[in-house]
Amino acid sequence: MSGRRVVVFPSVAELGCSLAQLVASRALGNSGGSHFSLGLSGGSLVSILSKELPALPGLDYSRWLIGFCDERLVPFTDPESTYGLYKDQLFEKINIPNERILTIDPSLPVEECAEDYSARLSKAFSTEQIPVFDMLLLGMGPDGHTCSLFPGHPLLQETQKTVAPISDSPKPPPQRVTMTLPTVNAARCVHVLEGGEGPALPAALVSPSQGELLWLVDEPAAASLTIPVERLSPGHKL
Ligand SMILES: O=C1O[C@H](COP(=O)(O)O)[C@@H](O)[C@H](O)[C@H]1O
Repeated sequence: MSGRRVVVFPSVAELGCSLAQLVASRALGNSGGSHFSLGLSGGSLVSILSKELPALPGLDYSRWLIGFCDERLVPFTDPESTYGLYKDQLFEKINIPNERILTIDPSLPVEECAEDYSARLSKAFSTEQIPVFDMLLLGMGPDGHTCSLFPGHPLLQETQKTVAPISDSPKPPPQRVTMTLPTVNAARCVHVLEGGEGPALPAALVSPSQGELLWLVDEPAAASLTIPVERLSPGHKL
């Protein structure tokens, strides 16, 4: 890992604003590349990002390639569908072509769905290897899960697959597909929202081999941290 920062924000609103600016600056900074690949998580991130990102000017979304760090195996119209939520709250507000959004096929059984999604990533990234995302935005649940990687679950040992199925998720819905730790840790830049850390927590296993790791936490989440943290002075960007 080339570096980890833990940045504490007074509130989720301020965290969201800085996060959106950071995503935008990475996308703009990547303008020489063929695309800017961004992996999105569900949960609280959906509303945080959807509120702030559309307000930022000057972004050419036609170059963006959106994937999902995990997805629940439900129809896109189901309120649990991460894609469905982003479609309603974000994608309809920004000018991003549908073909630049890599979704699962929720009509497939969960094992096939994971294989199919993995194949979609391989095709989009033109590689049979683990795809390297420019940026992944992860959440962390109260139990320390990130993506759909849960504490003590055998999927934490996965070393080969890009994407894996899970059919016994402790958090409903039970059937999901998720990026594996090798995929998460191959990314150029990973941002984890909220947190604490401990060896048993999947979120603590996020440790990009080459990329940058940034934890964005609000004050209540920071209260239990014993590691050095940063607090940005007003007006300063990440
Ligand atoms: O179930 C999920 O939970 C995690 C964490 O969500 P949060 O609301 O606690 O931020 C999320 O990152 C993941 O994508 C989602 O499927």
